[in-house]
Amino acid sequence: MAPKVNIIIYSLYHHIYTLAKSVEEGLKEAGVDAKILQVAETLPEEVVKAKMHAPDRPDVPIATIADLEEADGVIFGLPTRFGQLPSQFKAFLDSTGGLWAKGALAGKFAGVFFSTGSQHGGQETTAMTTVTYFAHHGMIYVPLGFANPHLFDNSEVIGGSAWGAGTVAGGDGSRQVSDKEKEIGKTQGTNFGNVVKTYVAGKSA
Ligand SMILES: Cc1cc2nc3c(=O)[nH]c(=O)nc-3n(C[C@H](O)[C@H](O)[C@H](O)COP(=O)(O)O)c2cc1C
Repeated sequence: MAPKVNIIIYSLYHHIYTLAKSVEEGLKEAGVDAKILQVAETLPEEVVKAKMHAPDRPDVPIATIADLEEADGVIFGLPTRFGQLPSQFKAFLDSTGGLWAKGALAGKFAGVFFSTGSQHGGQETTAMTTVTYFAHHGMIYVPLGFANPHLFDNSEVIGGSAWGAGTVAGGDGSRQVSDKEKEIGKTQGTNFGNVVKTYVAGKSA
């Protein structure tokens, strides 16, 4: 059976969702079984629609903690909130105490990708502050490094860093995920998939 990697996202304006599809493409290219899920919304519907002008939610299932437990690796897609992960994600991760108590996620792989409104809005702090969750669960964080040459390109705005793929949505969300950012996302998926695949094959050898 192919190793399993779940991509768990929150995406109000679909930038993270778009990037998730590139990460998924890379994972599948590496030969792992991958799917996209999203954490539950915690804001009232009228706030999300009337005040935040969000489109319909991505058409993917709601993640449960079973989706963490069943996977060999999990990649989290995070739109920045004040330089950190959104509260919807915190609510999801804060519901994993039972898994922590039995060490259910220890030894599984974890990665992150992210989105900010501005170039300097906290891409790296968003990734960095997520690593405490991985440490407490005993998960193995897999950074992207500078695995894709676009990460050296300073000729245009390109999200992402050694921590993972990223996109810059613009203050009003009008900037779309660029082709280069999608390619970085795909590289992250492929590299992460290869790490998970190698580990799972070694364990069952
Ligand atoms: C409450 C709130 C806080 C935010 N904080 C930041 C921030 O600290 N830095 C930043 O660059 N963008 C910030 N943003 C913009 C979001 O990160 C941006 O809308 C998101 O990355 C777009 O991803 P999505 O389309 O997947 O929802 C914030 C947005 C909201 C609603």
